[in-house]
Amino acid sequence: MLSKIYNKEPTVSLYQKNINWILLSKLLKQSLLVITIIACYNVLFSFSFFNLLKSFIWASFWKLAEKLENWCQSHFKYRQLLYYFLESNKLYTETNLDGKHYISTSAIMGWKETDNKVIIKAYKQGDTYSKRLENLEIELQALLNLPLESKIVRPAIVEYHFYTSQPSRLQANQLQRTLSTGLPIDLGYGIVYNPIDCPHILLAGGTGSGKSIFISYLILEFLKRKSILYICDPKNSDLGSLSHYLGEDKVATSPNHIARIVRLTVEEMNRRYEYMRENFRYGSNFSDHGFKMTWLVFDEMGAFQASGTDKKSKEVINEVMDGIKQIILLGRQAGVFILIAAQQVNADTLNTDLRDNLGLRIALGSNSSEGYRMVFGSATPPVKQPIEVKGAGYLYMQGSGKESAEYWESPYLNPKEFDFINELQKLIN
Ligand SMILES: Nc1ncnc2c1ncn2[C@@H]1O[C@H](COP(=O)(O)OP(=O)(O)OP(=O)(O)O)[C@@H](O)[C@H]1O
Repeated sequence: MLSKIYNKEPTVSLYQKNINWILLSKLLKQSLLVITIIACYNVLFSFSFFNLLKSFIWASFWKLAEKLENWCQSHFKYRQLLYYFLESNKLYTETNLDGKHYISTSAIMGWKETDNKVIIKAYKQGDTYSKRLENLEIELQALLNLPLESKIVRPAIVEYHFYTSQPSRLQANQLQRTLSTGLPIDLGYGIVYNPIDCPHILLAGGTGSGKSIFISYLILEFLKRKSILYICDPKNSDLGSLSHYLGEDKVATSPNHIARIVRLTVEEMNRRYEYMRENFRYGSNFSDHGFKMTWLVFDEMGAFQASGTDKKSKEVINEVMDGIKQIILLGRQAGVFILIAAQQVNADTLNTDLRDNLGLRIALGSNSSEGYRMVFGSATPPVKQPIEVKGAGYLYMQGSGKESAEYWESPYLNPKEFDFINELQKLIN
């Protein structure tokens, strides 16, 4: 009956009598093994064709029971685990009637398996368990021995998503082969980023966390999509040196030059809006009007803001920040996007309202709880797994249906196989 209510997906509650088919099939297999051993023993001590045949038949039954046990394992595994989970976490109440115990209330849980995931569902019924069912991540991770990928809280269901086989990291050699032209960008690990659905990127991470490598990957992806690319690198590090290839007018390192590039980008955005207003087509966006994406990559935003020491330089910084604000709030429809990278994000770097308008947010490397909160706000993951791989971190994409940021590994650019400048030159020539 419960399975009918809940969309025909399997459910478990302690109202249902649980027959432990896994245990029964295991017992059957073990019994048949014992009988088979006795039958073989018989053959050794009193050899006859009949005894040989008997031992052969018992061995075949034992093999069949083994297959049955495997089938029960895969078919009833989650049912059995959830049954145990409800019992051991006391997600039920008992009443005593005439000296007998009856289950009077029980939480209801269910599961769904996909190719690489298992989704554990907790059904809220407006009873005393509803609140508890929203906070089962620690217990479920231990039960399944899998890290939580995401949790989605809906009005009547809480979904806990676990990867049964981890999605794979994108490799540099794949990148060289993919000469994609569509707007969505494959970020590996099952994440596909579409700037139209989810405009702008915030990338945070301390020294050595993999920011520069990931920015290099994105630059190539932007260029593959024929984007107009501007780079601001106030620290004049690796990105600043790209002016040799992209041109001085596209790459800025000094505050005045940065201000000029941001101004140009905002002007381009306004021009596009004007054109789109004059040639209004309902529901259209920049690409319907033949505009390419424009990407402004702004590295080390914090360092740039800190560089304002006198009145004049502070004015330049304010002008730049004002332009960035306009791009964040208005850029999407016109196809003008920004990637902001910073070692640390705080309220001075970017206020929380603006941050929440950056659709894709990534924190690379290990961060403090406060660091995660500054990047993800209410989407901060409840449980964080250790970051042990270079270029790994947490990622949150607005509109993905996920409630919080999830573990992610940025595309792996093998330094032995991958030459960024070589790839860049191929795309700009
Ligand atoms: N995606 C990746 N693929 C391969 N190696 C990586 C990746 N990310 C990081 N690494 C390794 O980590 C090192 C540091 O990465 P990177 O230079 O991008 O860090 P960063 O955050 O930009 O640091 P900094 O701010 O000091 O420049 C790289 O030299 C590389 O060896």
